Amino acid sequence: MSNTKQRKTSFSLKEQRNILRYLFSFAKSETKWFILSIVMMVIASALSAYLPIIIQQYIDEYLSTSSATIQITLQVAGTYLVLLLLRMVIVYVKDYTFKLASEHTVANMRNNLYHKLGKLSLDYFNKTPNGEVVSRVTNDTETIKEFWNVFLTFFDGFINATMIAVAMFSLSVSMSWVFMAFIPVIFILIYVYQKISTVIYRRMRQALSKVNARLSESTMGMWLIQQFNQTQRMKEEFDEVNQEYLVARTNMFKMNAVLLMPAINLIEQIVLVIVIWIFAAQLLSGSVVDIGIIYAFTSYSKSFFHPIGGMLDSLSIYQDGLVSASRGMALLANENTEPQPNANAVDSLIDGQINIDDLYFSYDGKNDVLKDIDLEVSPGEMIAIVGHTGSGKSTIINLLMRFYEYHQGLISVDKEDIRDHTKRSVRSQIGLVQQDAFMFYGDFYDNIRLHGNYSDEEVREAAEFTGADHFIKSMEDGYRSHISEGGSSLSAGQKQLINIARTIIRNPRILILDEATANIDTETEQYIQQSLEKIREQATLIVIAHRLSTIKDADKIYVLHKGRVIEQGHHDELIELEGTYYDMYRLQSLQGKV
Ligand SMILES: Nc1ncnc2c1ncn2[C@@H]1O[C@H](COP(=O)(O)OP(=O)(O)OP(=O)(O)O)[C@@H](O)[C@H]1O
Repeated sequence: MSNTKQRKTSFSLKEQRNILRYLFSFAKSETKWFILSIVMMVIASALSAYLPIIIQQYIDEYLSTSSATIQITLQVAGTYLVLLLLRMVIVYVKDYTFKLASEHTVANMRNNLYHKLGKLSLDYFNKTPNGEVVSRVTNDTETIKEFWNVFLTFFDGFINATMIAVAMFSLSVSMSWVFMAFIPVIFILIYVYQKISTVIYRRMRQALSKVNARLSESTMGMWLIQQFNQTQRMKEEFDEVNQEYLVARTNMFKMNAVLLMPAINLIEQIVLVIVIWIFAAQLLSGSVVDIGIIYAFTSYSKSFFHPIGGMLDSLSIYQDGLVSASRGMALLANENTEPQPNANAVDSLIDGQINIDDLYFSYDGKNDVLKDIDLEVSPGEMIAIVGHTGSGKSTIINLLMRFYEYHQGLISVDKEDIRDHTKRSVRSQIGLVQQDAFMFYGDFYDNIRLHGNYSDEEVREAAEFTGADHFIKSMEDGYRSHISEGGSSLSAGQKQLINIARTIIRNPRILILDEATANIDTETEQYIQQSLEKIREQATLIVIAHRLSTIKDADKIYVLHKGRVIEQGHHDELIELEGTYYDMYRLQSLQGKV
């Protein structure tokens, strides 16, 4: 369960800078919208700071001097209302442009991540749980979207506080210092909040990833869970991690209930009391105090500190955003990409000659799975690779298909290094049929055509060739029948027939069958064998099969044992040799399989 392992959740300033740079790199195309949003933010904040001044001036110039007339009052009220409405529109434009720009930015990011996934080596997908890969592109980018809102809150809070500070200083310098005196307190609060929230949010994230891991494990292995009566155990284990998550979330609420708005409200009220107390003291000492200024400062006490509460709240999202963004960065920087052709590689028509010389290969860089492999297939020949489970048969195919890179030995196609052929050349002319066939969401046409440029007629011919035509036609909607993703509505054998059809239709120069007929009944298999005879006339065939009856006629059979070729030759030669092949064949004869 690699997704529950401890992950980096705190970052140095330098790392934070790098992560922010990474995030901003996706926002470049949206710069104009972000700038527009910031301009709107500045205007909205200026209006917020100016509105109390209108009331203050009305009170001090007209009300306290008893010179207010209906006309003046209406004028002031009208101006106030218009500016209020203007601010509303500006805030709308600000929020809209910012959200739009951040949605586009995150969509850019999702595209980049998805694009990168297409370039990664199969090794990455073998090592990374499915749920984690999906999370990178969906959950993490959603968190990053929230993260952009943090910027909005921070900018907003900062610009707002600056504007109000300017307005306050223009009204009363001494009173403004009362507000300023509380700024260090706010910084201490932010510091304490960040310290505590980092720990609490880290626990919360860890608990959540355990919940996700349990969930994805149990949904993927549900048939096993039910078969082995593990439902109760899984329920108990899920309850446990779910409880852990609940406790972590409760701790977060407790912390926020104390440290977020209540703390800010307390500061607000203290400042308000001090402001009123200072004004009262000035009045009592006989100084003249403008009532309008008292009004302005009491209303500023709320609008100055309130957005700071919002900033505190977003600190936790900031942490989450950093974690998500750092994972995205790591994925984009992952160098474990699929094998690349040489720089001078060309598209070329392949004849079908394959040579493998002194090939060694290891998946983990330590243990060789293939050792000193030599193999040769001439155009139009059929060779077979046999051997016990785990002997390395599929690994040879993985290298031939360029799913993994090898570093010792040589694989050549038509006597040229396979890396001198483009990937498109190799993959379009070497067809591979494996035992596990994946079906895509769509109908039979879609699944056989796989976006290739083939007519319906050609699709049907390919299906007839493999015998899939019989069962497809018997379905209610024939070739237009809907296939669910993964092909759960089809039997394993039916999926294999479709898989063979989708390979055959591409008319490959080299056809590789890796246990391709393992799930197919004997009658259909014989039918396919006959069809393959036809292919032998046009293509080179490499067959991996446990059932030796299917490969008896091969031009050459390679017997693999623990990654080495230990025997090779015709069926009759290998029988005569009385070695491993002979033993395997004898055993299958006794079982009636050959
Ligand atoms: N993706 C992988 N990562 C690491 N090791 C792997 C991977 N795939 C296969 N192996 C290991 O490589 C060895 C050869 O596996 P391979 O699949 O080539 O055997 P095989 O002869 O095709 O077996 P089978 O007949 O069961 O299909 C095995 O020990 C296997 O555990």
